[in-house]
Amino acid sequence: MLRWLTAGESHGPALVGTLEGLPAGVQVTTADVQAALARRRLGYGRGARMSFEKDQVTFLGGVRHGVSQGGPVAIQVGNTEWPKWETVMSADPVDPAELTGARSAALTRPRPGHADLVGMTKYGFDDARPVLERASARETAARVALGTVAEALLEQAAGIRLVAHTVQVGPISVPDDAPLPPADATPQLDEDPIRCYHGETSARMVEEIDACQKDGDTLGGVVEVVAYGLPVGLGSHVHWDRRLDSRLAAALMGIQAIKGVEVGDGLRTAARRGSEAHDEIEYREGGVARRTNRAGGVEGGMTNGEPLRVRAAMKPISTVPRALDTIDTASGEAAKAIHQRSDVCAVAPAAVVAQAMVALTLADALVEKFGGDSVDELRRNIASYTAAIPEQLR
Ligand SMILES: Cc1cc2nc3c(=O)[nH]c(=O)nc-3n(C[C@H](O)[C@H](O)[C@H](O)COP(=O)(O)O)c2cc1C
Ligand SMILES: C=C(O[C@@H]1CC(C(=O)O)=C[C@@H](OP(=O)(O)O)[C@H]1O)C(=O)O
Repeated sequence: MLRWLTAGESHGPALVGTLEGLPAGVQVTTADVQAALARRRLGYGRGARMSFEKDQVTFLGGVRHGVSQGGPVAIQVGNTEWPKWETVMSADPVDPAELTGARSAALTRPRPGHADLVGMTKYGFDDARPVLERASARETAARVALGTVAEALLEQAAGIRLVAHTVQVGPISVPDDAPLPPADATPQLDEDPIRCYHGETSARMVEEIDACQKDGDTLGGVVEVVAYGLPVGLGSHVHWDRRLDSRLAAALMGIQAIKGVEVGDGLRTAARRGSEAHDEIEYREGGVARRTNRAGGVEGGMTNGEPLRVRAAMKPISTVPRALDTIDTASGEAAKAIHQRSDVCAVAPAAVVAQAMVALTLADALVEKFGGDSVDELRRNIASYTAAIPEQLR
């Protein structure tokens, strides 16, 4: 079993992620994590903070000379914004006289759609600062760092490759019959600033973001993660919390601003007849094959050997520049919501976060099914399971 946790605030000194249960022998470096974090940082529509903040990656434990040791992996992602926030976010008590300036002022005009108001009520704060600091998607940097390690395990133990792309921004979407990005797809952001892998559609998404920004508004969209090379049988039909689809849905819904998850054609299959909804099975080229992949690679909560396809729908960013109506919890009057710099659209980075969450979930399911304390042992276990599958089921 793999377990993972993160700690840290948006403007604190750093975020930390820990991953427990990782077999020994996974090759992963600081540069690998940096590269994944660089992908998360960018994407058309991101706010000003992304252009000046750097992600400072340090492995604090679990990896030696570029190889996992079998113990918990801990990764720190430093916030270079920290010096500006050292007093406001200090862990130790500070002299109230030092708390001057805009950053110290209590935030009492909660943003509709953000965690501000419910968090203040639930945790007993008269300021939204402590709520938004932890609710912020800055935290996803730690998840992407851990996801890099999970992806390295998947590829090195089983040859599994993941790719994520943007399939919708606001009303602009990639056609349903567009080809999936291949396992080795790596678009440069200057070629495709929204990472949608469909040039003309990407250009229209960029225009939509520009128009939205001009109107002082924000946008959401839909991302898709595809996993290639999965063995048959990750997850299980025998219990609700062992179903892989249930675990993937929880992992994706746990990302800030994700409001819907679809496995395969998901919600879209509800409108079809059975004959148009399922994937007929046949023998082809000496092996078992499905004619289509509407199920998205999961049947009965288990991988069926087809590429896994999962989608996550992101709501528009709630820090709307043309601020929404709210209340001022200090004065008890009507007010306009807090507005600070913010992303206009964060769908492209959400795809990178979704990829990390899918990688962690699949790595957990792989370790659960095949066990093993090292990558070599895991590989041997996969090979012996595969070899034992009867010819007519392969
Ligand atoms: C990659 C990413 C970037 C985000 N950037 C912002 C942002 O700049 N401003 C904002 O208000 N919300 C942003 N969000 C969404 C908020 O974090 C989220 O709406 C908030 O934590 C409340 O959670 P909920 O939307 O799941 O209810 C972002 C989310 C993601 C995944
Ligand atoms: C910092 C990140 O995203 C942040 C997520 C976020 C939110 O409310 O979720 C609000 C913004 O923070 P700030 O108001 O400080 O600019 C984003 O920049 C990041 O992704 O690294």
